[in-house]
Amino acid sequence: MATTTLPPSTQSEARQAAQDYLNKRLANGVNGQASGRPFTVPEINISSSFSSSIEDRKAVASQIRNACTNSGFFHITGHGIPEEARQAILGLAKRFFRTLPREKKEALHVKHSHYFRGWEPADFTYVNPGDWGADDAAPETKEGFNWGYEAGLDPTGGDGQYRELDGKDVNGNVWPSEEDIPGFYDTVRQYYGQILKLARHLSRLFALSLELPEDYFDSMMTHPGGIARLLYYPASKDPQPLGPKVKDKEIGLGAHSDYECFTILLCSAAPGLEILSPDDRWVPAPAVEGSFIINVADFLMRWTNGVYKSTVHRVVNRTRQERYSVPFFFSINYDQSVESLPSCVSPENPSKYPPVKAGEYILERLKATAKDS
Ligand SMILES: O=C(O)CCC(=O)C(=O)O
Ligand SMILES: [Fe+2]
Repeated sequence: MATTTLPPSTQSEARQAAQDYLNKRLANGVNGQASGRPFTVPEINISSSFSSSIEDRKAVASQIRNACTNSGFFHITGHGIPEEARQAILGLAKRFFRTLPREKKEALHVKHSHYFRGWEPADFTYVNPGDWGADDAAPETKEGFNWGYEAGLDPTGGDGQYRELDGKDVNGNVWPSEEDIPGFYDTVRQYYGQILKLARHLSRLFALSLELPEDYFDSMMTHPGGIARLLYYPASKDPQPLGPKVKDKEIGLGAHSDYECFTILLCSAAPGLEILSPDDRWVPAPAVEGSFIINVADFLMRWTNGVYKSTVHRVVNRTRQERYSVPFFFSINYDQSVESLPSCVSPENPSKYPPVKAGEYILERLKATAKDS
């Protein structure tokens, strides 16, 4: 008689589950033909979510629920972050990647960091760990610079309780010197502060969307994890069209799903983000001027017991223009453990996932991406 073994409540289980899911999705022969099932990335104007009327806020939350249970991706407009702030951080990315000498970047290399902070040269990590051993794996062309939450970047000043991914009372960030890139920290601080405020606002909408009290997540976001990155994708020398069964020679960022609760993504004008549709087609993310792209990530997918979809995506620069982006991966406090949300569990949908601590889960997923770890 077959015995049922419950999944062990370990981080490796979580990492393996994510890799198995990705492998399964990619094995189906991507770049396939449309099956006719519609796939859309909705545009949600969230301006009325700043209203004092709960009904207005609930109306926006209901659009968010719709997007999160279908594509797992949506654009937001009406978010209140001025265009100058968006351009300032994209301009900073360009300055960092294009003007900082190689030896100064090397000094900030992520290989020196226990928490994957600092400069990541092209090809240092594969977001899809399954790509390492593959003979035909195209190396990633992206270059990155990563940092995480620190109280000095939080407009609330934080609660003094920040813990790193592994629970330690340290701060893992590294920064270029003011001399090398004047204004770097200040530009990061201004952008990060605004995006963190937006993330906390969106979390309240997520709570409503999950039929929870609006302040349900508030106490879990007092010193939240929030890794952000500057990313640079060089212009392609030989751009390939996206087409059925075409093997891409150049991959900016390999197929993956994000790890945290949700991502707030800012992109420069060049396209490149591609989303894997439920019928296994790569669909270019539509461009919506002035918007941020929001996508559900794996930790929230687990926390919602699979009700919200964390969707596989990648970046391929199919243009002769360079591309920059600034993703912000919002997590709850890293020292917080969670189990399936009460509104996502029912006799028909019993809890599928063991309890997990936010920081441990994310650290395990990050470790899986670095060849040397
Ligand atoms: O650069 C982009 O548009 C997407 C980046 C991304 O998916 C990531 O860093 O996880
Ligand atoms: Fe991503």
